[in-house]
Amino acid sequence: MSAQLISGKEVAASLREEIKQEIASWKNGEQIPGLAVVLVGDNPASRSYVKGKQKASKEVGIHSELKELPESVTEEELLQIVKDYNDNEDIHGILVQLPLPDHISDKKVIETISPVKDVDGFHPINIGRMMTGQEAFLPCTPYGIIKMLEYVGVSIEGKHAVILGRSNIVGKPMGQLLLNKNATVTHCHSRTKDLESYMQSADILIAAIGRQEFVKGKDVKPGAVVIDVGMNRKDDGKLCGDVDFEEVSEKASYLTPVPGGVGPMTITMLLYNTLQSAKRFHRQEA
Ligand SMILES: Nc1nc(=O)c2c([nH]1)NC[C@@H]1CN(c3ccc(C(=O)N[C@@H](CCC(=O)O)C(=O)O)cc3)C=[N+]21
Repeated sequence: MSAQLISGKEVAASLREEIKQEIASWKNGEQIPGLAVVLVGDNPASRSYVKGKQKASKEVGIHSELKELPESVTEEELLQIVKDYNDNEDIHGILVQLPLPDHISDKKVIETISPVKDVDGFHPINIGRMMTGQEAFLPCTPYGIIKMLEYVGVSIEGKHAVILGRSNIVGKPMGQLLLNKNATVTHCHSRTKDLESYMQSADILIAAIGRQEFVKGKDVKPGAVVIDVGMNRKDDGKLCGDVDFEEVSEKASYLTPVPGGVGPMTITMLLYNTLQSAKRFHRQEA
């Protein structure tokens, strides 16, 4: 068997076109959705992701503003910048690129972002709202994965979804979103015993552990849907996922590539959330 690829690029292009059309149809030019991206320090990977976000914003007609701060910026200064964006009526979404330097608390920064501008969906208020099934900004990577599954018509209800990894930004919210869609969810992590048997029982397998080519062909049930969230940089600079693509493509029914899979969807859902935020803002103003 040879798996069908789920092209994140293609799904992203289709969603971005819808976002672009919707923004273009707005009559009042002042209502352009605004996104503020804050980048601390000069980590090359972070810089390159941020560039991708800027470019994608521009393409759909979102005004995006980049605030670059030196590694030495104090926590207090950063929190003040976030607060200023909270009060800025032209800005509907605020993203502070993670990771932050050790002297700055991620938690404090995330909790300072107004929940109504938290387009990453990282604020505890949005996480709580997501968990209780209320309207919320959903975290971009898991949300993008749900959109990919829907795009290719993979049904989620009643399926056994197995998630490898329990980060706050991918693994944990991924489980919640799949549960909201009536999957039966198993969370696996570094202390899980007999990991292989869980992987082999997955109808939908989400790999988000940050270990290069960790999921092998033998781990995958024939016909399973496999989503690769990995972003590992090989020695030769090439990007590679958490899934052994060659092996797993012989077993899975659907498989996402790296690059060109989950990554472009993450950026797209950021644009989507920013658009939703701008719409909500203007609805309240009207
Ligand atoms: N507050 C915050 N929000 C984030 O959403 C966030 C963050 N911090 N910190 C870093 C991670 C990482 N991230 C990526 C998004 C898209 C690609 C992406 O588009 N990747 C391309 C390849 C890019 C390449 O070749 O380097 C792809 O998979 O095809 C990658 C990584 C968002 N993050």
